[in-house]
Amino acid sequence: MADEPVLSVSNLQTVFHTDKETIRAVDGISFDVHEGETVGIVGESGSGKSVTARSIMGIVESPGEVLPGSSIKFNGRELTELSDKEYREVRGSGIGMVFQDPQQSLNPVYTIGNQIRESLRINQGLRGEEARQEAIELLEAVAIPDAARRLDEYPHEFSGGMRQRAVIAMMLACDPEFLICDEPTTALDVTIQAQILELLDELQEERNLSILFITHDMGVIAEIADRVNVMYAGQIIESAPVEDLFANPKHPYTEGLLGAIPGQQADGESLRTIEGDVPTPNEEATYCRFAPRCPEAFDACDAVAPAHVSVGEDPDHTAACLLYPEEQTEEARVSHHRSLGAKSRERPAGDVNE
Ligand SMILES: Nc1ncnc2c1ncn2[C@@H]1O[C@H](COP(=O)(O)OP(=O)(O)OP(=O)(O)O)[C@@H](O)[C@H]1O
Ligand code: NI
Repeated sequence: MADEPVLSVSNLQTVFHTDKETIRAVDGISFDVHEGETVGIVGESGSGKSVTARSIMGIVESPGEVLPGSSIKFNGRELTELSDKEYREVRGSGIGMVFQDPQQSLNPVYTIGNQIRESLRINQGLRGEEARQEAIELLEAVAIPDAARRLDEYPHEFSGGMRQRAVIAMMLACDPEFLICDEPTTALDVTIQAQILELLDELQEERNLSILFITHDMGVIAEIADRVNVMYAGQIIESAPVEDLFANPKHPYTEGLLGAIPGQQADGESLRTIEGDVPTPNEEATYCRFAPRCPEAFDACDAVAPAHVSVGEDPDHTAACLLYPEEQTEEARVSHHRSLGAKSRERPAGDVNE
């Protein structure tokens, strides 16, 4: 893990300008993904997961905007400075994306085979029988049975799970190094979901893919991620290796999310959910955005923005919460966070989480 990350996101800020307000959908997040690693982003609906994915892909639509000072480096190359044409090339070859709804990536009027062959023609210059053979191999790689025959079928002839496999095959035609999966299994039933996760795992191993995996489901995160970033109202509030996060969640929000997993609590206890909604982040975070829902909030939480501090034995386990560093007095903790916050505002960009 000492090598350069494949993807390095630093102080990413993506806003939507509406008539009434500026929504800070992604508000200064930083994280890395290393080669062959699966990094998860987890959080409730509206926390900014998909906007993060779209920002990395360069497909944030108006009235959205990735603010200056944001940095997204892919293999060391700054993506936020690319022209539209250069960004299209990155999407065509380096980074692939799988969405929740496979229909978003498939055209209903063309056969599956047509669409995969088209992708092979554009990205690898393959045509004719060669493209057909490669398309069959790709469908086989994603475990679609009877691949040769199914090439001639249309998306509506595929089940939901098979459609998602076909989308993954189409994406593999671009031979990407990096995959962004935004809730790719959310619309599928549990058995099919497990199969798709397994498929991603295998593909990752075979092709040494790096994956950014987005979900609201802690169970799915436990299955697939090596490292997890927990998002709340546009910010990452806790970041840790997956075992560490589950064994030792530190932020009260993460504790709440984990309490909300079925099967995690003692017998008979009903499913715990966190009361209240994720606020729409529309002003500068000069306080903790989770405080209104936090069972452990105290006065300072409304007045001081928490910075990321080390919270576990693993130095890679950090949380943005005024309860930490645990061993300090409340007064010391608050002034520590206040000074970290002031420091990050002095710096022009990046490194907010360092
Ligand atoms: N086109 C848009 N215009 C205005 N606001 C937007 C737009 N797209 C997203 N947002 C806002 O950005 C915030 C984050 O949205 P995002 O889609 O990233 O959430 P999410 O974490 O992916 O949620 P979900 O689990 O529901 O997919 C939300 O408050 C949303 O209202
Ligand atoms: Ni989303």
